[in-house]
Amino acid sequence: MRFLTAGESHNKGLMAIIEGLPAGVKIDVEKINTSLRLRQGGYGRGKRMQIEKDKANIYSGVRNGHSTGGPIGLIIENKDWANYKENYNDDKKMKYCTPRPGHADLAGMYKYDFDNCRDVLERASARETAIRVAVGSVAEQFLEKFGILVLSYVYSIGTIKSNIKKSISKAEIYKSPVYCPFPQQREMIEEIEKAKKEKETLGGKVYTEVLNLPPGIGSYTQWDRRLDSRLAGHIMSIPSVKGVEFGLGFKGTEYRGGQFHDEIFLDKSGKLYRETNHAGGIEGGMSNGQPIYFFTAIKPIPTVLKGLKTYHTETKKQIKTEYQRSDTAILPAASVVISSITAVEIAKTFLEKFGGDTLSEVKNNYDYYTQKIGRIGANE
Ligand SMILES: Cc1cc2nc3c(=O)[nH]c(=O)nc-3n(C[C@H](O)[C@H](O)[C@H](O)COP(=O)(O)O)c2cc1C
Ligand SMILES: C=C(O[C@@H]1CC(C(=O)O)=C[C@@H](OP(=O)(O)O)[C@H]1O)C(=O)O
Repeated sequence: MRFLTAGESHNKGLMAIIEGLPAGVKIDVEKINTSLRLRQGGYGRGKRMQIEKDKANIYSGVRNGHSTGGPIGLIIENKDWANYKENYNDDKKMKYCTPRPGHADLAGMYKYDFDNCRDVLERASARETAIRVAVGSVAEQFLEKFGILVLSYVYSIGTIKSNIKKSISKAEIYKSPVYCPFPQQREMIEEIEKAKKEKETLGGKVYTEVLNLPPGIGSYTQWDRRLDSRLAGHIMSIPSVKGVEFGLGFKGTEYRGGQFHDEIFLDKSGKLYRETNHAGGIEGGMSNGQPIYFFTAIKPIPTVLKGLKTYHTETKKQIKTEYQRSDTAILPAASVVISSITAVEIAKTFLEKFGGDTLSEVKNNYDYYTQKIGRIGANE
C-alpha cells in the first residue's frame, strides 16, 4: 500500500490517492469525518479552525461502501479558499516577505528560487495533515478487521506532564478538551491560556500505543524494512515533530543490560510471556507481540505573536515577523495526526507480511500465521 498527497493551505483543497488496499474492506466515510473533526479540534487551536469544516469526499476506489482494490481518491475542500480565491494568483497581494523562523520559508525560497515565501508556506503548511488523517482513517478501518488499534494521547504541554496508563479507550481520550485523559488536563488548559495572553506558543509530547499487532511485522533482513525506523521516519514527517522515542527511549541509556532487556518466561502451559516492555514492543526491527509504544516530541508553534526577528525580502532590512492568526498549541491535533500516520505505516507493513488482493486472502494468511504461532484469528 502507498499514497501521495497534493494541495495547499489556502488553495482549493487537499487530495490523496491510496493504492494497494485489498478489495472488500468496509470504508465508512463518517469514520473518516470523525477523525477529521478530532484533528481540527482540541484546546489551543486558532481562528482558521473556525473557518474549516473538514469532510472527506471519496472520489474513487469504493463502491457500495467497500474498497474495490482500485486506487482510492480522497478530497477535502478548503473553506478558506472562498476568502482567498480572488487574490490567490495575484503576485502582489499574495506576497509574503518576512520568512518566519521555525518554518520552511527561508530555505524553501532559496531552494525553489522564489523572491517571497508564499509558494513555500502554502505547501509546507500543516494543513496537509488533514488529508493524511483521512488516509489514516482508511488504514484504521482495515486494521480494525484484525483487532489492531492505534491510540495516541497528549502526555505533556510545555512543562505540564501527565501520566501514562496503558490501553486507555478513545472515548476517555476525546472526552478531554486537550485529549489528555488525566487530571493534569486542567493545568494544561491554564498553561495554554497563559501562553496565549503572553503572545507565546507551546510544544509538548504525545504518547502512542499500537495494540494487538502479531509478532514479526517489519523485518531485520534489510535496513529499510525495520519497523522502528519506518515508524519513526513517518512520524518525523509531521510538521513540528522533533523526536520519536520507543519504549524507555533515551532514559534506557541509564539502565544496565540486566535491567533493561525484557526477559522471556515460560508459563506452566508452555506459553511464552514477558514481565516488562522496555523495548516498546519492537526488537530487531520487528513487532515482538507486546504492545508497541512511543513518545513523539513536538516543538513550540513558530508563529509567536510577539514577533521573532527576521528580514524583509524586498527591503533587505532587519524586521520582526508580521502578526498573523495562529494556533497556540497543537498537541491534541498532533496526537490525531500521529495515530493516523502510525496506522498507515502499520497497515503497510502488515500487508507486506499478509498481503493479498482481497480482505479474505489477507485474513487467510493472517489466520494461518497466527494459528501456527498460537494466537487468536482475525475478527469477522
Ligand atoms: C496540526 C498542526 C497545526 C499547526 N499550526 C500552526 C500554526 O497555526 N502556525 C504556525 O506557525 N505553525 C503551525 N504548525 C507548525 C508548522 O507547520 C511547523 O512548525 C512548520 O511546518 C515547520 O516544522 P518542521 O521544522 O518540523 O518541518 C502546525 C503544525 C501542526 C502539526
Ligand atoms: C490549516 C491548518 O493548520 C494551519 C497550519 C499552519 C502552518 O503554518 O502549518 C498555519 C495555520 O494556518 P493559517 O495560516 O491559514 O491560519 C494553521 O491553521 C489545519 O490544521 O488544518
